[in-house]
Amino acid sequence: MHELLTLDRVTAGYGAGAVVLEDVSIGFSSTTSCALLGRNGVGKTTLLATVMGLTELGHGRIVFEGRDISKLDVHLRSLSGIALVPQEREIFASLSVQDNLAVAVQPKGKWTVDAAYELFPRLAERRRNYGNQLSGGEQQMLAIARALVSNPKILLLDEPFEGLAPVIIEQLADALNRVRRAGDLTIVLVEHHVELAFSLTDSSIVLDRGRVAWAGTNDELRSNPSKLASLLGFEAETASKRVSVITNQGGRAR
Ligand SMILES: Nc1ncnc2c1ncn2[C@@H]1O[C@H](COP(=O)(O)OP(=O)(O)OP(=O)(O)O)[C@@H](O)[C@H]1O
Repeated sequence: MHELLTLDRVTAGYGAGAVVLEDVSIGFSSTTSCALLGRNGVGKTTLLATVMGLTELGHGRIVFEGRDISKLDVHLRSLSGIALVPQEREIFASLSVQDNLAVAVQPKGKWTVDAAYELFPRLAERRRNYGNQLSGGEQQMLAIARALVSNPKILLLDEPFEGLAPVIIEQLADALNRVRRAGDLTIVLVEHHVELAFSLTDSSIVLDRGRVAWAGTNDELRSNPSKLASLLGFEAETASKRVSVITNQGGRAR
């Protein structure tokens, strides 16, 4: 399958004394959905930040749609179709919901502000409220909506459910699954909860201390609880239970 984004032997981090990613080679295909898993501190956020151009690239290349973007600055990466929803959300606190979206729109695809409101009706209700008047869940909806209206080809999501109530997580996961089923963009999701990650993706990459420890389909990983346990650092029995939560519920996150 044609690869949309390729990291080719990438070493990156935060300067000479803080190299985090070591010799990472991975590819993301068009319109697929991939979970980026791994224990705390293994480099998941750093990998997304590196794709976006927010870290120091030591060696290797980043190729997007066949073009070497390793030296392109963040703004141009965004214009070329890469969108990051960072862990901190980074919405504009002093702008209304409507204006947060209006400043991010790149009118080159189906994601208009109205389409984003259709995906997140709660944002439509809150369109005149300022960023700092929103709940955590509404802020995350806005962060995702803002990324979508830039009409990206690849959407990088860094722990979008962190700190949110289960009912909000369910709403967000439903919305992301709708985006995923539409099948016109690639999703890369950093998520600690395996069952939730599996319910939103087809394949996984597991990082360990800055290197790729495993890559393959979720079905392969799901059917090997002891492998999953060793990669993610919990007991095999727990791994099996964690995965069966979604298997028993038809892929729904809890
Ligand atoms: N700005 C920074 N400067 C220096 N080191 C950093 C910086 N940001 C992260 N690190 C270090 O890089 C390593 C990888 O961090 P990163 O946040 O990428 O891991 P992660 O897998 O996303 O972790 P978590 O699951 O806890 O979010 C850690 O050792 C972290 O301390």
